[in-house]
Amino acid sequence: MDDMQLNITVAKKNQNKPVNKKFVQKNNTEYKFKSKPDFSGKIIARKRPQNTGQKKLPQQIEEEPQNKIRKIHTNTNSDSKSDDLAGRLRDLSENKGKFHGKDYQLLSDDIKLKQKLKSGPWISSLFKNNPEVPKIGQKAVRPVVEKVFAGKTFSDLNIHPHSVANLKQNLNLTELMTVQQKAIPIILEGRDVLIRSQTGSGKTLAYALPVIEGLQAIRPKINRHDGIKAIVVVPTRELAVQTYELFVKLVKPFVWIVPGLLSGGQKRKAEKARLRKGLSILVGTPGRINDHLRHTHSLNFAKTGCLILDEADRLLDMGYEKDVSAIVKAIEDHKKAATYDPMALVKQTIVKKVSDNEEVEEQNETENVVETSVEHPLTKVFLSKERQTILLSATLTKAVENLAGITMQDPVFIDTSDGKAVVADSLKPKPVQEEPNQNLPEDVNNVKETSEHNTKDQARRNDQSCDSSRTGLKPFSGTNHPELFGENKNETEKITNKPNVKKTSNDDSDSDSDYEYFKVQKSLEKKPDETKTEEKSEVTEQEETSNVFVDALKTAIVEDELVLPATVNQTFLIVPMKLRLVTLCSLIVEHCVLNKKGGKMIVFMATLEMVDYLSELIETVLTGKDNKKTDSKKKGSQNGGKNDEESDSSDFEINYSEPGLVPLDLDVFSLHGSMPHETRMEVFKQFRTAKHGVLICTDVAARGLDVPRVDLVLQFCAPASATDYVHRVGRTGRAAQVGAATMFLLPSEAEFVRHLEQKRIRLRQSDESKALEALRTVAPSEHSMQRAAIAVQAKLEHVAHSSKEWLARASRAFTSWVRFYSGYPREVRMWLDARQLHLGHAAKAFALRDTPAALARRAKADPRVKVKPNNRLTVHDEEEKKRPGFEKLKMGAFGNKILNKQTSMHTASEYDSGLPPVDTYSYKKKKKQ
Ligand SMILES: Nc1ncnc2c1ncn2[C@@H]1O[C@H](COP(=O)(O)OP(=O)(O)OP(=O)(O)O)[C@@H](O)[C@H]1O
Repeated sequence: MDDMQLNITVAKKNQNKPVNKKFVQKNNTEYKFKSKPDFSGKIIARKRPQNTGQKKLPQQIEEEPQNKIRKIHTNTNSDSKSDDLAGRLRDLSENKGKFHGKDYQLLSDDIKLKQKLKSGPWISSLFKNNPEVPKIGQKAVRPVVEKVFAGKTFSDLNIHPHSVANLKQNLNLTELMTVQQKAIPIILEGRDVLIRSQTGSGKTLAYALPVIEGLQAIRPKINRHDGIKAIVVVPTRELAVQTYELFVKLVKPFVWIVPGLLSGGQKRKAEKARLRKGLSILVGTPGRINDHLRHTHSLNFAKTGCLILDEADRLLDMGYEKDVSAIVKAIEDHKKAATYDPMALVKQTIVKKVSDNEEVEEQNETENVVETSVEHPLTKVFLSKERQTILLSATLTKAVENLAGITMQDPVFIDTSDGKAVVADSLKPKPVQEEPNQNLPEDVNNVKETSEHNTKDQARRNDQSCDSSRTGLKPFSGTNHPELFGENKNETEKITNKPNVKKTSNDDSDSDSDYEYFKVQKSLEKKPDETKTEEKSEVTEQEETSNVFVDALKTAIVEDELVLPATVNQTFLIVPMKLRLVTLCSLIVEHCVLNKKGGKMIVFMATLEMVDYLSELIETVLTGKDNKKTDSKKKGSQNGGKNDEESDSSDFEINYSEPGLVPLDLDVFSLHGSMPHETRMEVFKQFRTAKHGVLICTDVAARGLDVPRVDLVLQFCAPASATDYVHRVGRTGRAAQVGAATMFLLPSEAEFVRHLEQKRIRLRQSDESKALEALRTVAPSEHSMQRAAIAVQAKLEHVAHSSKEWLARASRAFTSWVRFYSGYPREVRMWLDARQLHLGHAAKAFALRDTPAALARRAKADPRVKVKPNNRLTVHDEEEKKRPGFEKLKMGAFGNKILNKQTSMHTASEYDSGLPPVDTYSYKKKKKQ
């Protein structure tokens, strides 16, 4: 109905203007209603009960709808017309098929209520018709605990004294963390290692330190021309930057070791130049490394002795197994190729001699270093044709087991959780079997978690008989991905007994727009038949693989016990849908503004559209920021100023008088995978250094990010899995610091807590009755918490309806959330069930006043919602064509292709190389010239 009413308003306003194409005015009183209105506005307001004991709302709120109604009345100016409207509304409401089943009744009620809007005072319906908040209690769950610090110091390790001093001076670190104490000695032995340790437990240093230790001990000293010795693959650009920065700090005493960064979003040319100059340690995202593998000839892994996959489960989870496998394959291929190139050896010697001469002075200076440097087996690995693989994550999934299967050789599994803390060695047979391996020296069977391991591993590595046939875990040989490398699949299957490596269709690659949505969709795609096959292969695998490593790993996965830092106070808050947005505002104010110490919090949302829209909406409302500039800037960039219909918001005039809110001093940051690279890095840096503020983000910030002083993590949308819950919460309480984590749940989602409890995660229910209290600071003139909430909601809605651009963004956010919600994986769908959603209430949580039907209509009309997102930018032209924004590739004046950078970055994900596709034709042409 509002659509129609508003269209009438528009028509009257535009009487002297050219008539809207879709709108036909027959005569002064008769109007034809178009099937797809340009916009729709709806007054979410309920009639105040006739007999109210309550005080009247402040004039401004009461007047809002009246203003609108008055306006509509003046414009329609005819009773017969409103009768006509009523009749048309009836027609509309009879079209039940458009509405979702039981929601129909609610919708028709809504229409009826709107008809009554024509008279009487109205109030916001924020506190009406909300479901009751259940008290679900708490089960007695004993969480798994991990001891964070080991009680030993870095000087207890067998590492270079300069490293120990550097850690103290530059990083202020002296005491070892448990994972570091267990992992560093084993990594220094050159063994393949899989590490599971809770979030914030210092895993990065646990692998970075021994890698540097191994490299610094190489004599003659390595230089940047000696090739890439170690590769660190991480899932996000931010994590890549963070890891690279740590390496830069760690190599300070060893200036001849050069770390380098390859993450998405930067210029390919600059990175190529950096690669040409030479690097010792390469840190990067899988997409970007792969891109350079294809297009940069100077990138060579022939000398790579160590491959590290941080957040290994996520690397695989996102369907980047192909990228990771391609990197592994490249290392093997380059190594093989180097063996057959005698010239390479000569060249290398020459370069070395030259650089050795150059470094004579430096060597003299560091004579002491030479004397005191300790040689480790890892150093030998760096000098040999071997490769060490290290996988790390705070959570283990089946995918990690598979990844271990394809990339590791005789691995050691390190789990630091109390009670089942293990250092399980694949070379150590099961005690029950009592069959020590005859092929190995005796001591190999008694590997302990001390640094007493010796070069036996080297011997073991050279001993061909001691690999996969015994452990059941196959080293990667490219045979695991015949489709990638064009090998015969059947033959491959005969050769390898590698189990169910998750096959993800990379051709269709992951979504960008809301990759989380596609992540959950992916798990839905798994057919029952596939599951059966998986189970079968699991059984076969179990029969074939029986060693300590495999058993320990399997136990860790099967038990699925998730570990969270004990210092994090975990709670959940059951909030009815309509109150979610104001409650979020309230918590932000409470934590970041009212907290005298200055709080820093992270809010996780489901989709990037939500992040984009809600972060700006909240900032605008709470800080009183003038968003006009941003609006027009965005309009300009997103529409290219072409879509006049959308950009002309002058006919969208609903004059609500604004409730008086006090602007607050609040810093709002937003982060998601499709932001332009520079903005993204800037936001990340700013939030890291900020003393207080809120970061609203997608799961792109859930992995590995180490932001100091984050004392609250808020999950505005329930995570898609318990694993995601762990990583999100893990952004606080790092390195044994105190932190808090809370999660919003709808009354219908309350039992989701039980799912988490099954994984030994303990949460306490928060009292929702005080959750809105902080809003009284924002609306001090209101005499109750509820009134303040109504005032804030009114303002939020006012801003959301202040222009067509805002409204379009709101609708996109809403639609993306609905899509996300209906795609929750099967494991959690019984608690996070889309059928339980009240979409009308949900719209309110996005400050929208439309009916779900009107929202659906708007989404249908929005081309940006229609396009299936695709986050791959590189490699195949076919993939490129599927990408939204491809049509933005325009032909330039000289027939050259012009890529719309804005669009390109909008679809870039943190998993991408972030580069435009290489135009092979013009590239070849250039080369010829
Ligand atoms: N020995 C130590 N003593 C004190 N603090 C440390 C030590 N080692 C690392 N840290 C600090 O602990 C924090 C977390 O480290 P890191 O980021 O490596 O954790 P993580 O285990 O990789 O976490 P996640 O699983 O979330 O990626 C960092 O701020 C780091 O500086």
